[in-house]
Amino acid sequence: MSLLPSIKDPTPANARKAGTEDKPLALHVAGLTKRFAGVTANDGVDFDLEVGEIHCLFGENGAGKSTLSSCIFGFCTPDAGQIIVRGQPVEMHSPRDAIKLGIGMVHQHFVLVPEFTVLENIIVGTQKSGWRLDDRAARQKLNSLCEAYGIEIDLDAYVWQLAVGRQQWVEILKALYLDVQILILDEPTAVLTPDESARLFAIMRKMCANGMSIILITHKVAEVMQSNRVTVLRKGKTVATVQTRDTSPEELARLMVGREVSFSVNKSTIAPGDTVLEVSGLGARGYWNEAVLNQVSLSIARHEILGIAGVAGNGQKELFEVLSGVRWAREGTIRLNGEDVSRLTPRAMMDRGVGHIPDDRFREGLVGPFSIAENLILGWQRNAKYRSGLFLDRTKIAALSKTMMARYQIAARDDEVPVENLSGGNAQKVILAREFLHSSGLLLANQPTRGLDIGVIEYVYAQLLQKREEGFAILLASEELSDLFNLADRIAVMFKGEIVGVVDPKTTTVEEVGMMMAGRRMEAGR
Ligand SMILES: Nc1ncnc2c1ncn2[C@@H]1O[C@H](COP(=O)(O)OP(=O)(O)OP(=O)(O)O)[C@@H](O)[C@H]1O
Repeated sequence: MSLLPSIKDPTPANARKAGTEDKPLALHVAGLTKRFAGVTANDGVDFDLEVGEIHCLFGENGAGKSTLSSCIFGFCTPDAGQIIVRGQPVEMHSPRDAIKLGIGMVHQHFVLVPEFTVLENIIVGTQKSGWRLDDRAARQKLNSLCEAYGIEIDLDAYVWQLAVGRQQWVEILKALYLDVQILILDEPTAVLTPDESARLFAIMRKMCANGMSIILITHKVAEVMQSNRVTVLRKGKTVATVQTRDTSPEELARLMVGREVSFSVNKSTIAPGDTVLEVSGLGARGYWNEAVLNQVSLSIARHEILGIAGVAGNGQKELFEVLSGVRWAREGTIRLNGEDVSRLTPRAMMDRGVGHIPDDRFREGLVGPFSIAENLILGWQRNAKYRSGLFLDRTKIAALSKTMMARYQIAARDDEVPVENLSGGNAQKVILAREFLHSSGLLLANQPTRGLDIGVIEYVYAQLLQKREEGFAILLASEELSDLFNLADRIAVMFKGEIVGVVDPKTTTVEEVGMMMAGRRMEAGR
């Protein structure tokens, strides 16, 4: 018997579960509950997905979006509730079962083999027999899919050669190749430029027009507004499902956090003070000896936020690494409050009050198996304020983590939970809490709002502006241009390792910055 029953003639008993004649359901989830030791991640969740719709899952960090999609994709087995695919109750024990049912998922962290080509990554594991990959039929099918959907990708390029944004197209192409009918996309635009995000939405609409259904997990209200319907989750429960044409960003934010969220940013007019950071002629090379930073010069004063705009991979990461002491520059100098710190270690930079929020939170910002409490003092464990004689003062550390977990709304059973069990957003909050707490003077914030929900972004904005008031100099890189336009006093745009211009956000448009991100030079000015 086929596991994929026809959606055209649901039996009367399954009429609701399979939708109505004009709006058939691709998927129906009823009363789904999933618990992890002490945490109820999903608590009786109801969710419907119509055929041909883009349906957003929207909710705060830790609301249960990833858990719900993991259950739908067979990663987790629910403790209670039912999953009905095209009118048929199903039980899934692994993603393999989900794929057989026509369900695919593109994760935030891609599962591609860097040493394989695009084509090999797509067809590996799908070959019926034999040890040799027969790629002719696959190549033909992929070429016609690329043409039909307007996806431009070299099937023979190695995945390691592709930028992260392009790797996502490989995952999407793989889902199309596998003929999935329900596709779950987890925060897909986090690695895309504004232009690529618009392309992705156009492709998603085409997929839906061809009868596919898409579940889109996102924190971005603007993306939710482009979908057909949205289900809001809060603390593991379904709060509401609404048609996006009948709602507004304000209502969605209120539904998500359970209170009014302010979209306006109160930034005071404050004159910059003394120069804190002075960088001149910085140059650095990458793994293949290619120039990753070229003649980068910038300065940041007290009470000032310098924004860094740029498409991922244009030197922002390397700039932050050099400034925090993780990587040494080949050329140029870095002065912190007048002192030459060009050759200092990360430890020495931390001792000088430099806080660093790295963009890759799990690899660079946290130690996965360590608890929340331990990560909150990571790097500061030798500091006298956390010690009692030779040992760590557990009582003091517990008091600190209690305060921080409440202030940053870190959703976890307690501070003993290993950070590797936290959702992405909650993990990011642990880093922010630690770096905001321990820095003084200079804050290097690379993608601080990545993966955060609106309620917490509001809090992070307030924190950054508060630090600015206090006299901090802040270097803020973000792929969200709204972060830079809301917070920065000046915006420097990076392209191919160089600063192609420094602009005033009050007199520059998003489009102009977008053009500079693509390499167009603008006169530097302050
Ligand atoms: N494997 C796990 N072990 C323990 N707790 C978990 C596990 N996976 C998720 N949780 C907890 O379940 C809750 C829901 O997490 P989930 O990742 O589903 O939220 P989310 O809405 O996707 O969050 P985010 O937007 O931050 O990614 C959180 O409190 C999280 O800490």
